[in-house]
Amino acid sequence: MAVLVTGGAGYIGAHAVLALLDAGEAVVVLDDLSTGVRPMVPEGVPLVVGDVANSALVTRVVGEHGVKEVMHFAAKIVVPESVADPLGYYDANTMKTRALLAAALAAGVERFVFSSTAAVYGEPDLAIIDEDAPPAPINPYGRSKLMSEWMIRDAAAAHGLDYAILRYFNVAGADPKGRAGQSATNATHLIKVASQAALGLRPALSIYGTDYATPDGTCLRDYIQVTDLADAHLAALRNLRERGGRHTFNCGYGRGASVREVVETVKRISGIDFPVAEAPRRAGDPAALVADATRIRETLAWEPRFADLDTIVAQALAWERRLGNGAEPVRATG
Ligand SMILES: NC(=O)c1ccc[n+]([C@@H]2O[C@H](COP(=O)([O-])OP(=O)(O)OC[C@H]3O[C@@H](n4cnc5c(N)ncnc54)[C@H](O)[C@@H]3O)[C@@H](O)[C@H]2O)c1
Ligand SMILES: O=c1ccn([C@@H]2O[C@H](COP(=O)(O)OP(=O)(O)O[C@H]3O[C@H](CO)[C@@H](O)[C@H](O)[C@H]3O)[C@@H](O)[C@H]2O)c(=O)[nH]1
Repeated sequence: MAVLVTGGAGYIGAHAVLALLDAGEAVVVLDDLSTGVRPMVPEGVPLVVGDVANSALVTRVVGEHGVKEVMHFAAKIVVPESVADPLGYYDANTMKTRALLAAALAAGVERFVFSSTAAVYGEPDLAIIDEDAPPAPINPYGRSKLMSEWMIRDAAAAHGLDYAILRYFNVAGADPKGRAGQSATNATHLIKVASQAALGLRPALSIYGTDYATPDGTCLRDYIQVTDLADAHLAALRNLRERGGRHTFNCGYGRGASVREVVETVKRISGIDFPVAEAPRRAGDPAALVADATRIRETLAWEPRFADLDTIVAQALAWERRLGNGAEPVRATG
C-alpha cells in the first residue's frame, strides 16, 4: 500500500517523499514535471509522469499501488503569475484538484493531505493568525487554494473522507542531509533569492518596501524549514490513520523575521556582503504573516527540529552552492 504524492518532484513534495521513505513508507509519485525535476525523485520510487487531472491515470495508479492515501502538492505557486493568468490558476489549482479528488474518491482513497497556504488569510488585521481567522485571500492564487479547501471539506462531508489541510507559511531551507532543496531556476522566494545573490548568481537583491508598519519597516514572515514541514505531513497522516478526522492546521513557528533580518543573516552566514537595493513595495504583500501554530503542536505533537533562521539559511546556501556548481540534485536512496 503506497502513499500517492502528487507534485513529488517539486520542492516541498520531494522533501515529503524523503520523510515518508525515512519512516519506512511506500510511495508513488505523480508529477507532470512542469516545474519539478526528475532527479528529485529518489531511486526506487515509482515516478508516474502525468497530470493529476487525468482521471484514468489516477484510477490506474491508485489501483496498481493499492493507494488509500494522497498527499496533494501539485499546483502552480507564483502569486504575480496568478494575477496575470487567473483562469490558468483556477484550472491548475482548483479544477485539477476537483478532478483528482473525484477520481481518488471513486477509486477508494480514504485519507487526503492537502497543501494550502497562508495566502488564504490575505492581509490579516492580526499579526499572529490562527486557523479560525476569516479567510480573505487577496490574489487568485490564494483564492484558488481556498476554493480547493472548500471542495475538500464538502466532499469529505458527503463521502466520508478524512483529511488534513495544511496552511504553510513561508517555506525555506533544504534537506539537512543534502538530498533535496529548492531547484526551480526562476524562484522568487526571499531566502532563495538572497542565497543566489550571496553566491554571485544574481547581481543584487531588492528589498520590496521599507515603509511598512513593522519594527524595521520591512515585511515580517514566518519561515518554516522544509523538513519540519515534511514531518508535519507525516504526523498529519499518522493522526488520520489512528484517529480519522478533518483538520486544518497552520504550519509555521509562530515567530516572524523581517526582510532585513533575513538579508543580514544570509550575509553573515555566507560571509559575503552582496549589493542590496531598497525598492518600492511589491503588489499584494501583507505587512506581517505569522502563524499561531498552537493547534498543530497540540494535536499532532509536532516538534520542529530546524526552527533556527541561521540553520535554515545555512541549508539554503549549501543547496544553492551545489546547484551553482552545476551538480544535479543527488538521487537520494531514501
Ligand atoms: N513554496 C512555498 O513557500 C509554499 C507556501 C505555501 C503553499 N505552498 C504549496 O505547496 C505545494 C508545493 O509547492 P512547491 O513550493 O513544492 O512548488 P513546486 O513548483 O516546486 O512543486 C509543484 C510540483 O507539482 C508539479 N505539478 C504542477 N502541476 C501539476 C499537475 N497538474 N499534475 C501533476 N504534477 C503537477 C510540478 O511539476 C512540481 O513538481 C503547492 O501546492 C503550493 O501551493 C508552497
Ligand atoms: O527579492 C525579494 C523577494 C522577496 N522580498 C520580500 O520578502 C518577503 C517574502 O517574500 P517571498 O519569499 O516571495 O514569499 P511570500 O510572498 O510571502 O509568499 C510565500 O509565502 C506564502 C505564505 O506566507 C505562500 O502562500 C506563497 O506561495 C509563497 O511564495 C516579502 O515581503 C517580499 O516582498 C524581497 O524584499 N525581495
